[in-house]
Amino acid sequence: MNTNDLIHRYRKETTHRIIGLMSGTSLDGVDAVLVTITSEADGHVESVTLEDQVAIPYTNDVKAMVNRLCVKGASDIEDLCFAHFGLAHWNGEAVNRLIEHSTVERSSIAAIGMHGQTVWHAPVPRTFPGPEGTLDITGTLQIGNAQMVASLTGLPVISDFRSADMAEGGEGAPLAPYIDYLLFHQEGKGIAVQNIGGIGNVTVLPQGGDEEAIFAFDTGPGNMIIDQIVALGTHQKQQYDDGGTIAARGTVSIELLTQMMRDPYFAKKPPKSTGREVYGSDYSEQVLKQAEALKLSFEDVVATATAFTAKTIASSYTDFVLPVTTLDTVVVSGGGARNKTLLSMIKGYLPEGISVQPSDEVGVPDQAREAMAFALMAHESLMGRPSNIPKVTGAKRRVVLGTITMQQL
Ligand SMILES: Nc1ncnc2c1ncn2[C@@H]1O[C@H](COP(=O)(O)OP(=O)(O)OP(=O)(O)O)[C@@H](O)[C@H]1O
Ligand SMILES: CC(=O)N[C@H]1[C@@H]2OC[C@@H](O2)[C@@H](O)[C@@H]1O[C@H](C)C(=O)O
Repeated sequence: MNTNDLIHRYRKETTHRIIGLMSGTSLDGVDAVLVTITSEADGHVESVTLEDQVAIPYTNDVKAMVNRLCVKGASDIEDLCFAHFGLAHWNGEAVNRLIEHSTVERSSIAAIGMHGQTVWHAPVPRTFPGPEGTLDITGTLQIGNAQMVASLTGLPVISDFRSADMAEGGEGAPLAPYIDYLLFHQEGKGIAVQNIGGIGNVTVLPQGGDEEAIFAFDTGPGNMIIDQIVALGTHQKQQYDDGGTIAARGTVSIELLTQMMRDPYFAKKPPKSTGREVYGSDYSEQVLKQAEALKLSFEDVVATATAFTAKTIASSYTDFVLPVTTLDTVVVSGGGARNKTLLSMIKGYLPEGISVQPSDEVGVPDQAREAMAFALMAHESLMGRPSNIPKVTGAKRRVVLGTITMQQL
């Protein structure tokens, strides 16, 4: 089968099975979901149903290598090349385990939508020598070789979702908001879908608004700083603050929190996106130095980093969301939904009357949303339909995202 045959066959059906793969900025591993999508004949999506999911956590050595790739000056070009192919095996294995777990026929799956692992995201332009003078360019890099995944799974792979949006002047992120209206819209309610992964990002479904009214942006760091401080403080024995119990034992340092909130990212108006390039290990080491000067305990630093994430989320709403719509509920997705201290701090910083609810409680497992979004985007790629939201990414126009890579038969 070639690409044309795949597209032709796909567009004749109105029920489709797709696997979505996400490996996010927290570097915790690969999330894989199996979904069934029902659509009208023109591809317009009626429903996306989660059938099954598996996750493969990265081992500490893979996590450490990918983390190094994300650090300017520490990354190694040989590691980058090997990780591009090595991570394809992690994605391929996630697909194969998911198929085994779900017991569905491999041949009933139309394609895989794979995000890949972001190692660098540069939405702020820098100069680059061009053929006819200096250029201002932006860039983003997701690794995990698609041909290798196609070969390991025997399935077509749609990948590289961010490039087409960037080619149209967009930030290439966030993209997952594309699924949020479908999953989380509630008639007459103002909803904020807050993802807390490595980075935090919000999708706003304004009260009384339709699909066109949604907007979204990265709120800042999610678990990234908390994770790095916990890993350093426990000599790598713990990779995150399970349930938020360490933070719950500490006291928030108002002095450190105030210094951290001075970051210009938070005052910047959306569209905006950020990543590990800004809030990676250099940033956390800086925070630890400030904490040492203030003689804070390990628990106090974790509590302050947790309060920082909570405050950046709440202040984003005060500055950019509440002037546009009232909010009834904040639905929290991503691994941060399991951090009870973080959730209660978010609630504490928000105006009264807004409820905070993990996405599991509204039927979407917290680790599934982003992988489901890339399955949906793979569907749109095969249907030839745009799936970026220009208002969210800043792109000049709506475009079809993703590159199709065929398996060998
Ligand atoms: N039980 C738990 N208690 C507290 N935090 C948790 C728990 N489980 C997961 N997490 C946090 O969630 C993170 C993983 O979240 P998730 O998989 O949503 O991130 P991601 O998809 O990698 O990131 P992003 O959405 O930024 O791309 C972990 O790094 C950890 O900080
Ligand atoms: C470049 C990149 O990988 N960005 C991630 C990151 O993690 C969360 C946030 O920052 C979001 O902008 C994005 O991921 C999700 C899947 C998105 O595009 O919506």
